[in-house]
Amino acid sequence: MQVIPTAIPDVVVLEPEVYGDDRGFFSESYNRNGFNAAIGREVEFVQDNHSRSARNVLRGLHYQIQQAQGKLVRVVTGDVLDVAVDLRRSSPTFGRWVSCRVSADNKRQMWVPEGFAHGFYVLSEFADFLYKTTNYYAPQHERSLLWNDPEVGVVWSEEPIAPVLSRKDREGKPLSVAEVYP
Ligand SMILES: Cc1cn([C@H]2C[C@H](O)[C@@H](COP(=O)(O)OP(=O)(O)O[C@H]3O[C@H](C)C(=O)[C@H](O)[C@H]3O)O2)c(=O)[nH]c1=O
Repeated sequence: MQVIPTAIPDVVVLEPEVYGDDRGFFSESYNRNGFNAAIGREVEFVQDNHSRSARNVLRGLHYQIQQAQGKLVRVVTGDVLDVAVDLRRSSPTFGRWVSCRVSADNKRQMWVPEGFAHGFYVLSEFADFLYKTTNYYAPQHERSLLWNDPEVGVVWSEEPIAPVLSRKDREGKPLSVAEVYP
């Protein structure tokens, strides 16, 4: 497995080994020992999620202010831009974001630790987005950071976008007033 650093040290991109042959391919999409070694800590996942979204859908930027979730994300159909925003006030990269194209073709995965807001934008006709979380869903603690907050300045696409958003995401809070982590 290749481990690709990002501009935010705790966020890494993983490229699992892919074994192709005349039948297709095989790849270990998750290996506990390999993953823990790659990120340098022991992590236990408690939930697997799967969402399907059409082109131009943007889901995010979400986080749980209590019971924070680490997320290991991948795409099995389609292509997305995956984004993580550092919401740890004590972090030297507080308010900074990183992104990675995650697709069925590149088989990349992004590790988004606890303390980050997370979201993705769909670049293909549709995308099947699968991810593991280190804590259970807790809607009472769920918060949305505004996807287009100019203070954060996430670049979702080369051209301006008018994404399909849930009401929760249309009403996301800018960083200046959002609840953040210590
Ligand atoms: C996240 C979640 C949702 N749900 C239910 C709640 C709603 O009835 C329905 C859709 O939920 P929501 O609109 O919050 O789904 P997303 O917009 O994909 O939310 C996710 O989007 C971004 C990408 C994230 O990183 C988070 O994991 C998560 O917030 O699924 C559950 O039952 N369990 C869950 O873990």
